[in-house]
Amino acid sequence: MNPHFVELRDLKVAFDGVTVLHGIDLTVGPGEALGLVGESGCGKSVTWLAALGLLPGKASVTGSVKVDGREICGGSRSVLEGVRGGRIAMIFQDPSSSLNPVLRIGRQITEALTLHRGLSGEAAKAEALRLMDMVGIPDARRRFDLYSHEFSGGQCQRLMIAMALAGQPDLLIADEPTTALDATIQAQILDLLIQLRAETGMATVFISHDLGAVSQVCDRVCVMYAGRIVEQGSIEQLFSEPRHPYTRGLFDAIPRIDGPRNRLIPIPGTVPNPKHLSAGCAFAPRCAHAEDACGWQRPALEHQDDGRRLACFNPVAAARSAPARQMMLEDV
Ligand SMILES: Nc1ncnc2c1ncn2[C@@H]1O[C@H](COP(=O)(O)OP(=O)(O)OP(=O)(O)O)[C@@H](O)[C@H]1O
Repeated sequence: MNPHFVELRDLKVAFDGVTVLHGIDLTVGPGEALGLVGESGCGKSVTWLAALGLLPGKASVTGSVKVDGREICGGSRSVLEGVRGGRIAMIFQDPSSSLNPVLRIGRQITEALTLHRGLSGEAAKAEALRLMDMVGIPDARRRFDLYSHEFSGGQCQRLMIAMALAGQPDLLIADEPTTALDATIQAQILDLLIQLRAETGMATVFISHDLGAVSQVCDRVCVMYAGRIVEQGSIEQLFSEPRHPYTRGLFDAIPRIDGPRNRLIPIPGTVPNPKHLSAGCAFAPRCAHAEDACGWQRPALEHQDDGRRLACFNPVAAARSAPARQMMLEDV
């Protein structure tokens, strides 16, 4: 079996001549759950929209995207459509933008089953009901003929997941799937993603601002900043000992209700405009660890002895103290 179900190499994206993704290298193994975190505008969504050929025509995409060893970057529409929804499915933050408001829910799921698995008639209906049941829609048979507005926000997200599962994907990309939901429903959707991965063995890419959610769902995490990966490692590595000052900053900015009131330390400044990036590290203007060289030289993303990848000339050296580390893992 191919060790990498998906392999992105030097993936670059530009819009109208402005580069927003600067050569992403990452892999997702079969059945693995990979988290992608970073502030808004860092390129998390664009990475996967580019990989799946879903960016608008004005986007220039270069590099390599291999799915099960087969190159799909720049592939024909039929190649990309074969991958999307079949081998790889993607769900988004706002299910209402993906569900068709004038088509009954059951019909939308059976259409996905016809498209991806050639099922029709009673077989498609039976499978659609099974999927609705699997994602936790109560009384699926009675609700099969309802429209999306007759379901709650959390149920619409469950229905989106059911549609995504229709093609029996090897990889589900969940782009901020819980951001629009309230806290209890968020927790239920996270549980569902964990349960579905365990039941089906599909890999998951989980894109989120929420480090706590990422730690629950994922095995490995990539931290992105200004269109680049700045640190990548196992959940345990990055949570117990973040080395990139940006990763550390993301952790320090998590509000904690049981911590001291002054514990929350927001990262100063804002994500840079991709039009105005310097030759140095993009995080340097916000970084308390920055040295002179960081302003004009960019650190490469390099493998470290402990297996993580890191792009920083002056990383956070000290490990967190054991109690602080324990608190962090308990809090999220
Ligand atoms: N269709 C587009 N046209 C022009 N620029 C775009 C387009 N889509 C994304 N961008 C730009 O690409 C960069 C990366 O955006 P992206 O949506 O990937 O960020 P993100 O990390 O997913 O943020 P968020 O968490 O807010 O979704 C941003 O600077 C954004 O403005």
